[in-house]
Amino acid sequence: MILNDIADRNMTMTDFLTVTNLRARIDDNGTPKEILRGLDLEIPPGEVHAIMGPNGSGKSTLSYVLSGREEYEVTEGSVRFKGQDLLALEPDERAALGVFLAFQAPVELPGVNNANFLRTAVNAVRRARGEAELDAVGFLKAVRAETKRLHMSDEMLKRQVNVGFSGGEKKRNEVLQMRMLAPSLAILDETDSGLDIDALRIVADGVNSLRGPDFSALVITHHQRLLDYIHPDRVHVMAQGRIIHSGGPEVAHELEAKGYARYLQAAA
Ligand SMILES: Nc1ncnc2c1ncn2[C@@H]1O[C@H](COP(=O)(O)OP(=O)(O)OP(=O)(O)O)[C@@H](O)[C@H]1O
Repeated sequence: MILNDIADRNMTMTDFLTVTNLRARIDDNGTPKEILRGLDLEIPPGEVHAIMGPNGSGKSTLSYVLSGREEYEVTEGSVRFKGQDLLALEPDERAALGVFLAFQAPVELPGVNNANFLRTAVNAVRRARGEAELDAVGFLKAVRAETKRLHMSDEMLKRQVNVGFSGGEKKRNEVLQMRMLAPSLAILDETDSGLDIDALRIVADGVNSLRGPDFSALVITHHQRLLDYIHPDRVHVMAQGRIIHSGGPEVAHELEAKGYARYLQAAA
């Protein structure tokens, strides 16, 4: 079954990504700990939204729940993505449908070659979408175009996935994966942390050049500076497991200047 076909048939402009009253918890040493507490969020196709929020407010948890990490138990609410119940799908089905998560702390995979890993992932997604797989030559051509764009050495492709990569190199490798997988929804969890100023611009360019009607992104960040390069359509403030305020790019500027106090007080 080709997930994209089903999705395209069912999708309307209003149900690209709709998160409604989402509640999720994790087992904290035998005690359930609720992290997402009634979160609502809507991202239309083609839009880039940012989420900012104090440490521990549940931003990474949201990204894990959307991408299907199994430790989290959803206790209430729904997530509709391209007309489907996203929460009913396995992580690989979500990826095939176009969901991509760039991790805050990218995982090291000792013994796994970076290029092989990437080609396997790309071809798995292409198979699920009913597209032809890339052979070795086609893959190398495509990946080299991307490493060039991201100012990455091709040597990185020969190494083990993220093993010994610097913080910034890991983040660039995540963006390389994103560009190769061509998702329709990219969730970037603090992809800017650890990047030097030049790398920040390169990574932002890597995201901006994907912008179009078939690409949306949810950018989790603590800093306005990334949003100077990736101009978000909407900025959401998250606290205690909920979106407590949403607005335009000016929200990020206000937060940078004045902090969270105003929004936290208003939501209390
Ligand atoms: N496995 C776990 N066991 C216990 N508590 C957890 C677990 N995972 C997450 N939490 C808690 O859930 C809360 C939300 O964490 P999360 O990482 O989603 O926040 P965040 O908004 O992304 O924070 P930051 O901005 O610091 O990255 C935190 O208090 C965290 O300690």
